[in-house]
Amino acid sequence: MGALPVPSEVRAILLDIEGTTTPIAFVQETLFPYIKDNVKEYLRTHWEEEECQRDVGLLRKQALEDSSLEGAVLIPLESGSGEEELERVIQAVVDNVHWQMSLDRKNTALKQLQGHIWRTAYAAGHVKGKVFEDVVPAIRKWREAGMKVYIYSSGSIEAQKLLFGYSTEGDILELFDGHFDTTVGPKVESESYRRIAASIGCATNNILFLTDVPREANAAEEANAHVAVVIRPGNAGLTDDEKSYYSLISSFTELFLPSST
Ligand SMILES: CSCCC(=O)C(=O)COP(=O)(O)O
Ligand SMILES: [Mg+2]
Repeated sequence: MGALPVPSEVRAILLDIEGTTTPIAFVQETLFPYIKDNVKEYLRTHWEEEECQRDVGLLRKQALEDSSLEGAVLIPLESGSGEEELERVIQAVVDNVHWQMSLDRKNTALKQLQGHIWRTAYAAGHVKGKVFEDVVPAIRKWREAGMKVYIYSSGSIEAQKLLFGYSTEGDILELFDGHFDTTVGPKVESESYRRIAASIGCATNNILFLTDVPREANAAEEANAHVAVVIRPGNAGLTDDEKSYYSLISSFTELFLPSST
């Protein structure tokens, strides 16, 4: 590792969150346990709301698609009224969410609900989004040099905005030109990166994608985007082949823009 020159055709830097801007430990030890501990209460409180019913509808559909997987939990429709029936359906949603989270699944249905549950935690100041200390100064420099900066995470756009809007560095949402989540497609599919480029209004080779996950880097590269794999404390180890194949950085300060060299 060391200085990594950014190719001169790059106009936009696309950032993953978990393992790239933010420690995996914050997601696994703070954000995810909050969901596990609060999902039942959240569903009881918000059940009648349209947004909550939309989230449950998406989870129910996802559960049907997952029904052949080991341990999958179906979510029944409410048949009739009454406290007991409501509790039965809510318990199925809770079990489904716990099962999906035990596998760290990244589908839109799970991620939308998670984003809505975190709202209260951030707004009440119980949780602050953690970012590595090099992130904010580096992004400010990139922006001064004319670079556009976007986020692409499996976390929903609302969850992304909460994390950066209520971060340990304050509200840093102004640092980003836009946000993408799994509604544009999974991060391990190259088509997602073509859609992102189209949405930004540039070619895929105008994008540099930073991520901790080689499968995501591979998908972006297949779409002709530039990639670098980020090594942060607590990230999964890379194989020797991955280490020699990908450009690696351990801090955003290692990126050198053409104007800063
Ligand atoms: C931004 S919300 C918390 C992160 C999350 O739910 C997640 O799945 C992170 O995935 P990423 O694509 O940022 O590695
Ligand atoms: Mg990641």
